[in-house]
Amino acid sequence: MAATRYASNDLRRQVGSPRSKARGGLLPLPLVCCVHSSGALADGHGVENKDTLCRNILIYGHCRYEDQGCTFNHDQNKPSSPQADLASKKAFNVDSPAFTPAGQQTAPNKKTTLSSQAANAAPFTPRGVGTPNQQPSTETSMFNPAAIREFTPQNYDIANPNANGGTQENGLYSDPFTTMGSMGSNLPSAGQFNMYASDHNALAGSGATFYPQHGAFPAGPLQPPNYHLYQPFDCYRQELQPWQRATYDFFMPAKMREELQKKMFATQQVMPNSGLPQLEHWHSLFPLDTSNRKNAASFGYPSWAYKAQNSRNGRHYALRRLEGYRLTNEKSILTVMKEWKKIKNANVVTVHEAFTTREFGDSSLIFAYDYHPLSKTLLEHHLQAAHGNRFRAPSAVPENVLWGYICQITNALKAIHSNKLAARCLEPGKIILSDNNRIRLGGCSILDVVQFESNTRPVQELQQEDLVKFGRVILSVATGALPAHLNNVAAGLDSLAAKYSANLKEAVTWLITPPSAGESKSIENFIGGIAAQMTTFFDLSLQDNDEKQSHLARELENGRIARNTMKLQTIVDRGDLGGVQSWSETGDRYQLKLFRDYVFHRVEADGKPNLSIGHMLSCMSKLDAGIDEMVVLTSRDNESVFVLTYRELRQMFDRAFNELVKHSKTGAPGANN
Ligand SMILES: Nc1ncnc2c1ncn2[C@@H]1O[C@H](COP(=O)(O)OP(=O)(O)OP(=O)(O)O)[C@@H](O)[C@H]1O
Repeated sequence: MAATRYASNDLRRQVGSPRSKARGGLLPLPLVCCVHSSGALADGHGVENKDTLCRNILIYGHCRYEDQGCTFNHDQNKPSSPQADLASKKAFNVDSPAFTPAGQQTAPNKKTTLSSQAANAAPFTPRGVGTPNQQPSTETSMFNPAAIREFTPQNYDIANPNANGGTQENGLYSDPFTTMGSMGSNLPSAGQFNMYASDHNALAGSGATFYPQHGAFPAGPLQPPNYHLYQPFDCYRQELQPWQRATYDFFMPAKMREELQKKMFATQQVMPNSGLPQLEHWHSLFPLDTSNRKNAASFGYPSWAYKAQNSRNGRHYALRRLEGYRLTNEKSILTVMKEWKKIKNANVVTVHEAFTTREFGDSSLIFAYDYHPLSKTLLEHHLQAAHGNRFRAPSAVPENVLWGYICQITNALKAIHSNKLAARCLEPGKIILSDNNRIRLGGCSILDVVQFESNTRPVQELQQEDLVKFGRVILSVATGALPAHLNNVAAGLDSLAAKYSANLKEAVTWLITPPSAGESKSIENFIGGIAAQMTTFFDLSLQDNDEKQSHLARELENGRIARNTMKLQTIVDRGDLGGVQSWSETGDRYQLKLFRDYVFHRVEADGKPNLSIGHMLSCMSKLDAGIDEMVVLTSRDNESVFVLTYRELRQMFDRAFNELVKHSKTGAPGANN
């Protein structure tokens, strides 16, 4: 076959040479002229070939020179003479006379000198043209546009890169993900994989259980995303000016970060000399009360709130202590907690357990609730400041905020009432407010324990009372009057008309007005009445959720970068390792160090530091994906220059880090969590 190819090429070179020379020898001779061999008339041989079928007809179906002097037969139906037949069977050979149309200057008829190999060459048939039943060419290495199929994105089979045409190791660009073949083949058919797992094979087994297959999504093959791009979701980009985009684009909004940091700080806050005791499995108690005043109004006992850490699970909780409470019936805690633990609602502070203790020097009853850092009660937020400042009139709470509270308390009561319980402790001092007007009912379940034996009222009656208390809470916040001062309810309701819509006044009036005899109201009735406001609130809440989701996606990208940055820092400038002196200054590690310089220590031509965060993120993303892009690394003294691909750097990076892991006691960081 090689001989055939050689002969064919040789033939083309030989035949094409006169024309090529005429054009400076750069362009290949158009084969049509070469093949068309009917120039007998023009070159003066004067041989009539009416019996020989014209080659142009054979090849193209028509001949441009039919009317310009071509003497060959142009009628395919006309039977050709045996000689002509023989000639046509020869297809293309050295004896074919050259044709040049009349009027065109002809080169002197040179006698061709062909090797015997060339003479025996297989007939040339142009690709992509000619008869449809052509045999496929064996010359696969030849450039053949006709054979190149257009790229159509199809099911990309990560498990079989060969099937995806991704095996061109020496190609200009080969997809870094084709190298994940071994990984992909070990993955479950659902194809989920963890980009960050160093050992994908080990992960493969657990992949199926870790990412349970979702019924809604078919177990089809995956198309890996471009991980070398820093690309969180595109939605919810803030409308920032170009000069503001630089860093804010990559991180969560500054306000949100600040709030979260403050909350984390509050959660970790301790008071070493607080004098507070350590309870059985609770430590680091931190007082949450803002005043030392003993107030028994809510529960019948003075109550105190603390933040504490649970030594069993390390989590923080809010403990509420009822001072001087003596438990008479053990069953009360068990029964009440069993019922209240069922309430999982976004607007109710979840209660976890209740117990008694003598650690405070008295007999105390303690309830452990979820801790919501930096929350304030509605009383503190809306009523106390105004109350304390006699020179400033309380500012009206906006109506949409009030509707937000109404919708949230309704949601809480719906959950509580449908579990055949009553909130009971429904007052501005026991509703906590965290960010964004988010409220939760705190202090639920306490009165059920404390009045376990003394309470004889049916739960339906307590639920009716909840609705009235609910109305009073809203009226109190709306009018700015402390609940204790809310004696003239009718006057308070009338004052609402001046500031708020008739709908709001109607809703509060409905809640506060006790049902007429024989009639009962329910939270479901109320939901029907405020359906429009509930829908608006639901929509706002979904929008808020979407926005947070987009911030989360951005942080995911940052997590990817942070992880690799930390790994890189464990390698570079480490010094010795496992008896190898200057481990981090030699071999792969040296190049990684230069890469670190290239990413983070870039300088401008004038020596000024270049702090482009985009450059850093893009380089670290490319390292993460290990793409084939080249990078030039120069030593600080400019003595050495390395030209490497990110793929090679990634391999060095993994090798160096794995070496570190081998020498470490704990294994890969994050492997256990
Ligand atoms: N689950 C909780 N998570 C975080 N903070 C809470 C929680 N429950 C209450 N707090 C906070 O603890 C502080 C004290 O709460 P508490 O209910 O004792 O208020 P209070 O006004 O001191 O009431 P009282 O005068 O009846 O004791 C408030 O600032 C409140 O926001």
